[in-house]
Amino acid sequence: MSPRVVLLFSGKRKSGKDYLTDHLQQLLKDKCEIIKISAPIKHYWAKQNNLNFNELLSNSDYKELHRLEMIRWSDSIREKDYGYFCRQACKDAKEKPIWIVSDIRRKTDIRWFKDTYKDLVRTIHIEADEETRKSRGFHYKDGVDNVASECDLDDFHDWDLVINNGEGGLKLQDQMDSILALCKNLL
Ligand SMILES: Nc1ncnc2c1ncn2[C@@H]1O[C@H](COP(=O)(O)OP(=O)(O)OP(=O)(O)O)[C@@H](O)[C@H]1O
Repeated sequence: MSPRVVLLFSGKRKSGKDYLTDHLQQLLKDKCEIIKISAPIKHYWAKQNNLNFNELLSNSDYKELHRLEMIRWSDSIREKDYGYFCRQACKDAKEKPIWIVSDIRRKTDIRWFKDTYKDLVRTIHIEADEETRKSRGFHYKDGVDNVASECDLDDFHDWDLVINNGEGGLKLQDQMDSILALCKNLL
């Protein structure tokens, strides 16, 4: 069974991608599967460098320590095949009606999903003001925050939904409702 809807989530560091997609998963339970494009990247990186995969996947300082090098290495693979990690992440995903991709970072990620899953795809952009992101642990880092993995979607505006998850944003329940409304005609 292929998914009936594929939700693509993007947003800057500490905008709340994991927070919102984890809550969505709690609502949708076994109807959904969370997919992380970064999972195959972290898997290979951990294997190659003898690191702990689960530590890399979780929201830890460990991840931040290796982020820069993982970006450089994964970019070298993407140059040859932009869909490589998207394809890999989907190959490992369970068969569920709703797929939640929680870490879209590039226009080519969106292109790959739209080419592959066509009109099942919905794009959601999470925004949060810098003060709020800082209060969640964001510190600007050269080579991370000013490169493609963080900035490529700055000039993409064709979102199906934009969610303010910072100052003045909607309550969690309303944020969830706006996401579920996107799936309505597809389930
Ligand atoms: N609406 C919110 N209310 C309270 N806390 C939040 C909210 N959104 C996010 N957070 C908290 O902010 C921190 C960062 O959020 P999260 O890890 O989801 O960001 P992210 O976009 O996935 O970041 P990264 O790109 O670095 O992985 C987490 O501790 C999370 O629990």
